[in-house]
Amino acid sequence: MADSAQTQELVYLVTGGCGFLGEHVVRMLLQREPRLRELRIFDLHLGPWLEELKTGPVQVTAIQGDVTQAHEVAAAVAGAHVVIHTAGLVDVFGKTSPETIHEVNVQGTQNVIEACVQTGTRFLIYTSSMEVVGPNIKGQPFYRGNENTPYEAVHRHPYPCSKALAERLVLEANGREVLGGLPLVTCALRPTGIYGEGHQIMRDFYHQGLRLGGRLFRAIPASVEHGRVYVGNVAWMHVLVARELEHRAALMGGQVYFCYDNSPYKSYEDFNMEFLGPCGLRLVGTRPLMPYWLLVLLAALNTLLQWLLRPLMLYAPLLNPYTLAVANTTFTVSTDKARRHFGYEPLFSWEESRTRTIRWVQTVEGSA
Ligand SMILES: NC(=O)C1=CN([C@@H]2O[C@H](COP(=O)(O)OP(=O)(O)OC[C@H]3O[C@@H](n4cnc5c(N)ncnc54)[C@H](O)[C@@H]3O)[C@@H](O)[C@H]2O)C=CC1
Ligand SMILES: C[C@@H](CO)CCC[C@@H](C)[C@H]1CC[C@H]2[C@@H]3[C@H](O)CC4=CC(=O)CC[C@]4(C)[C@H]3CC[C@]12C
Repeated sequence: MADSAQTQELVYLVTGGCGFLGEHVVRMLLQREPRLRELRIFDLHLGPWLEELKTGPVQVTAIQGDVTQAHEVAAAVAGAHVVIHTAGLVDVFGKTSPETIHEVNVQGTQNVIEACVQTGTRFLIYTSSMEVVGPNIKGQPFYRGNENTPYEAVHRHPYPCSKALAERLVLEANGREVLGGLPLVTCALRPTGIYGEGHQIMRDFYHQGLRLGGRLFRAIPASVEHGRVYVGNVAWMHVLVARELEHRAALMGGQVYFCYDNSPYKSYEDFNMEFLGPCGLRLVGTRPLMPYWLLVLLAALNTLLQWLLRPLMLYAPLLNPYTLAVANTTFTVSTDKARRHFGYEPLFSWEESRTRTIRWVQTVEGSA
């Protein structure tokens, strides 16, 4: 990469570049990586917004492709200096089969690694998830932990299982020889729950609140802390890692980093109200309005209904035993590993992240 860096001729590939996080990574790269010559955006579904990017100084190449197809991935990776692999199936609601989740998240990641090795790409950044660690099936709290905090990471759900397997593949690939004889340098970023412009679940909660006459009903105790991070800061961390990976390969190669910023520690619902409140919604109840056993029962009922209705329709509500367990288990991080290793500081303050997200929810309202 050294020669290219001197002549400002870097080629980056972002897989999943049209997703919620991917779009922010793409826009951040165009704003904050002056050494870019070409930015390739690889996704199953290409967004119309890509067109507006094609008029700038950086060559933007949109590639419609599937990470499960090794030849498509190899063609996209060939000649890239850095790959940021954010593509994935984010499904904790039972919309897709466990086999498909595995194929996209695990086999897709293996395809990306092999493509780097075969074509000589040396730097690979993988978007992992806090879910790789927890919450685990025992519902044990992870309270302001860091990358070294001991925690029993045991999963059964297909999504965290697939992210954990894929992350392991990426970390184990660090040091593999790529075409040309140099070593592959990899690392994995583990965002907590991401929020910000484009967040589908926030949109769902907003619409649910509007349907319920401007109210949402508290289901989770306010004392349960859920880690959240602003999408702009997650994107920024990806850009910084990509920039620093070459010069700090010995330190950063094969490492994992939680993605964090200064967003406050709150329950999932109270945190959402930071944005939904100023948009006119109210969270009813200082304590959960339903006993926990009833929520567990409803979640189990939803699973049964999903199974019964599957031949007729897709029934995939937000509440199921897995999402209830995640929302109801404290999982927050407190770490400075990214600052120590590559000088990360959040680009957006909490106030700015909040303002930007509120502004976005207001536009959702306008378009609803
Ligand atoms: N949303 C969140 O709170 C968190 C997300 N993550 C991870 O961040 C990454 C991005 O997630 P989001 O932006 O939230 O999801 P998203 O669903 O908005 O974006 C994923 C993108 O990957 C693309 N994709 C899916 N299957 C593909 C395939 N077979 N081939 C090519 N592209 C494919 C989708 O079209 C989509 O554009 C994922 O890897 C996810 O596991 C990690 C932590 C938290
Ligand atoms: C019990 C309900 C009452 O209102 C609330 C249900 C909320 C859930 C849908 C969400 C609570 C926590 C979320 C997950 C969490 O932020 C961590 C995640 C990381 C990822 O890598 C993917 C998304 C997710 C699993 C996220 C999904 C939605 C929740 C379970």
